[in-house]
Amino acid sequence: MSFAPSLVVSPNVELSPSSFGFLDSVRDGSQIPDSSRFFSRNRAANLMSKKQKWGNHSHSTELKYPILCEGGYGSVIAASMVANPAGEMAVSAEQKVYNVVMKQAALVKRQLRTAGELDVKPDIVLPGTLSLLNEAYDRCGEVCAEYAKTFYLGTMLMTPERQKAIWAIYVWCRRTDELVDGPNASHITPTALDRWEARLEELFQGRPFDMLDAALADTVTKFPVDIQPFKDMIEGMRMDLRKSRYKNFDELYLYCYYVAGTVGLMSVPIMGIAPDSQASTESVYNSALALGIANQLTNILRDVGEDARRGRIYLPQDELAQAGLSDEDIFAGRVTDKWRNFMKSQIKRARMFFDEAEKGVLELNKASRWPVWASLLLYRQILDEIEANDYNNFTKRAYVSKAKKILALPMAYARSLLGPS
Ligand SMILES: CC(C)=CCC/C(C)=C/CC/C(C)=C/CC/C(C)=C/COP(=O)(O)OP(=O)(O)O
Repeated sequence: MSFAPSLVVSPNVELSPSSFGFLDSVRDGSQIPDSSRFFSRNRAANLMSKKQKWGNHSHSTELKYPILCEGGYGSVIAASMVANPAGEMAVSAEQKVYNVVMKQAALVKRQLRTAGELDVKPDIVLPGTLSLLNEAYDRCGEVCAEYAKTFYLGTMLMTPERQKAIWAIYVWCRRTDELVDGPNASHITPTALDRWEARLEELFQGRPFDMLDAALADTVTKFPVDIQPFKDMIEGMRMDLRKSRYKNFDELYLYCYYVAGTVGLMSVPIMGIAPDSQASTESVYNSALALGIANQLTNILRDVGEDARRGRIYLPQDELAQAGLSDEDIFAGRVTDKWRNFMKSQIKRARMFFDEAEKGVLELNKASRWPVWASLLLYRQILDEIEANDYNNFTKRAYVSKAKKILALPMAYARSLLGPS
């Protein structure tokens, strides 16, 4: 397993959890923050007013994500540099992810904004390959239609090139997920994931292993898609094999990035940014990442009971403890007031990620906005359903009724008419 290497800044420095403004001193190297400490609400508010968007502080050591801090819920700025037990400065999950976001944004910046439309490269036609390729894309479309009906419908609104590319990406993600979640999951070893990664690298170099890989191999030659989010998704699968508990939100955030935030990053180069968008590419990527995180957090909150039955608890252990809850409470599946309060704060955080995502949808190309709005509105409603079930996510599965799903489609369409301001 290979996390991005720790950025060792300065070992053997005194930890001072009580020092106010520690991030400022970290910047000039004089002090190391305690890994568990986050800003107070006021300090967070001050910093927020200075740095409203991720895109604006590439050299900053503080980033924002909705976090539950000691004094309750509220602070949205998290220290992005944390100390490991050896007193070394390591970058937090958020900083690692942020670095990927910046890299992806830089990669597509020019291509996406040239004439507004993507300059799609023509097919390199060898006799017979074009029809094979079309067959491969058709197969991807069928898989997408079978497993993600609403999303598939949404892709029908995109240009054929974009539609096919999204299907190819979807299929690769689904196959990756199947490795650890599918019928053969119990036989999956880290070595199998290494092989899957080697195959990914081959595919990116134009040597696909099978037909479905060939569709993605073609997609990555046509759109500015980078391999990193794909590799990171495999890393998420490794994490899932290795871990069944998450110490804190930082760990959970990294997991959510690996398994879902990556999908957001893979999708932006295909969906495209509106030609009249004034937003920075980084901020659009940030929203796409936020949507992946929001979806995954929602998924986790919906599936608490199901996961517990597999011996897994994705909820941050420190926040459970702070709420006076233990693993045993979850295994017992009792809906108490402690549980309800805990769930309320978790739902609130997931909604903050959805809010962050919404800003970016407006900046996408017109044809991409509808499917994204539809999936956002539908997935966010799962949170409402958890509330409607009185927070019993142990034995009741929160789901959005067919009627509500149908209603969401025109709502999504109406929203998609709004573009960059
Ligand atoms: C917002 C902007 C600027 C762009 C959009 C970028 C996109 C498309 C982001 C979406 C990312 C995404 C779809 C992540 C997957 C998250 C997730 C939890 C999927 C759940 O998949 P399943 O496990 O099949 O779900 P169900 O269990 O609900 O069927």
